[in-house]
Amino acid sequence: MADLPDYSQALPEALSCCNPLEAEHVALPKAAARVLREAVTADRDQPPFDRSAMDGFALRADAWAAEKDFRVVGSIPAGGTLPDGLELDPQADVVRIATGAAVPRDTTGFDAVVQIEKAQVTEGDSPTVRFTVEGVKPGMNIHQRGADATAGQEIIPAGTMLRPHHLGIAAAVGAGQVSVTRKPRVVILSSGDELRPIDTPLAELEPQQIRNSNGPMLVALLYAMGCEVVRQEHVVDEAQAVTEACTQAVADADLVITSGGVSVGQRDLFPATWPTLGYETVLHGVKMQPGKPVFVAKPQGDRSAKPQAACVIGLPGNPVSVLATAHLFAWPMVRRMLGLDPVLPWRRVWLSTPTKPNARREAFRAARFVGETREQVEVLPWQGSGDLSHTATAEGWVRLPASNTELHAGTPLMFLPLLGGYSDTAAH
Ligand SMILES: Nc1nc2c(c(=O)[nH]1)N[C@H]1C(S)=C(S)[C@@H](COP(=O)(O)OP(=O)(O)OC[C@H]3O[C@@H](n4cnc5c(N)ncnc54)[C@H](O)[C@@H]3O)O[C@H]1N2
Ligand code: MOO
Repeated sequence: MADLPDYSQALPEALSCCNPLEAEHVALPKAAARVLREAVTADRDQPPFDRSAMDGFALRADAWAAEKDFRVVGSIPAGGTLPDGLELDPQADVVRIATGAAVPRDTTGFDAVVQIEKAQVTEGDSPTVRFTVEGVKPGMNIHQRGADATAGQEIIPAGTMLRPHHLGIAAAVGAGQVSVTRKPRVVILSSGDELRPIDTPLAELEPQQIRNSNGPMLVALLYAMGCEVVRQEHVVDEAQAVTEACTQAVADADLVITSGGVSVGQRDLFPATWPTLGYETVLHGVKMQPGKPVFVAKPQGDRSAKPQAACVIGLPGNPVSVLATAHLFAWPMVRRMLGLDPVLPWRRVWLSTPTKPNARREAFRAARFVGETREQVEVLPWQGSGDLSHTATAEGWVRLPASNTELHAGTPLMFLPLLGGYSDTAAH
């Protein structure tokens, strides 16, 4: 154990195995949660015209005077203009205008809008209006052309993970297609002859057999990270079968994730198989709990000669170890493949109740917030890494340094939120 790296040392090693994938063009509505590779620029000023911010009347600010009646000579709906050939006297006339309509500053000199609530209209064949305002200033209730962005300006930088508001920004400037990183293709291999499919009826399950809980959890985690799961496959604990499954997996994937079979048991076949397939072990064992036997491998030789060759992560089979190592290793690796900064969104929180760490290994523990400020966390009672039920109410992981001493309430800790759901998982 003394020779094993700790998590901070191991993570850069794991990250050295993967490179950003190439970009592809996708239609904007399909670009949510993808990573932008080419900046989006404004094709015209935003707003593209001097825009009325109110339903009201457009006028010249310097034409206004208290108790002065103006003639209402036209109306501009949003998306509309004044009729061609309309002649008006900007000192005596005003036009109705809708929120979102273009103020015809160039043709009329109108440079202000008074909202409808401050207008007393006298209807009739020749309607008039008087404004009950203290004064009218140029620019009043007008959102000026180019105030938000000017034509040619970069408005979404490359490297941005596109959220819904980015789709709105891109749509406004006509970016119907955007350049984004290709989704990493992932093959998930589970191992363990004790495993049965999740729909195995209870009556057909031997007491020593268990259901494959890591499979669906990993599929959902990989989708939440932004990957495409090519397949999830179960491999029997037999050398030839493992070799064949691994060979096919690297041919079909950018990232191969295995579950189980990475410790030192007779049937833990993955660590010995990868070197026979031209893979170099980068990491096998980290001084952490859970997840100690985690395994990472990359293609042997010059990585730059085959930058897109698949890399491999072996997650220790205990389900809590899978959940932890998927967050702590697979997620940053996927972020690098997506062209994102691999640093995870750790934040500082404070312990709400005394907690015992692991004496020899840095411990990662499922935790949940207490109180309303979401600054204090309670560590869920540790049940070992074999059973997931105790994580049901977890909201994230905390990092507990190895220590013989109990951590007191109020101790500052780092907290990593659990990955969330992603709607595409429904398709699998
Ligand atoms: N002699 C030693 N034994 C073990 C060590 C060690 O250092 N020396 N490390 C232990 C630690 S820590 C872990 S974690 C496990 C990881 O072992 P493997 O990655 O080889 O995993 P398996 O042995 O295949 O499985 C472990 C455990 O998890 C269950 N499992 C596996 N896959 C699934 C699945 N898809 N769904 C649900 N449960 C699964 C499996 O049945 C086992 O109970 O090794 C320790 N041993
Ligand atoms: O590291 Mo193992 O994951 O403690 O159970």
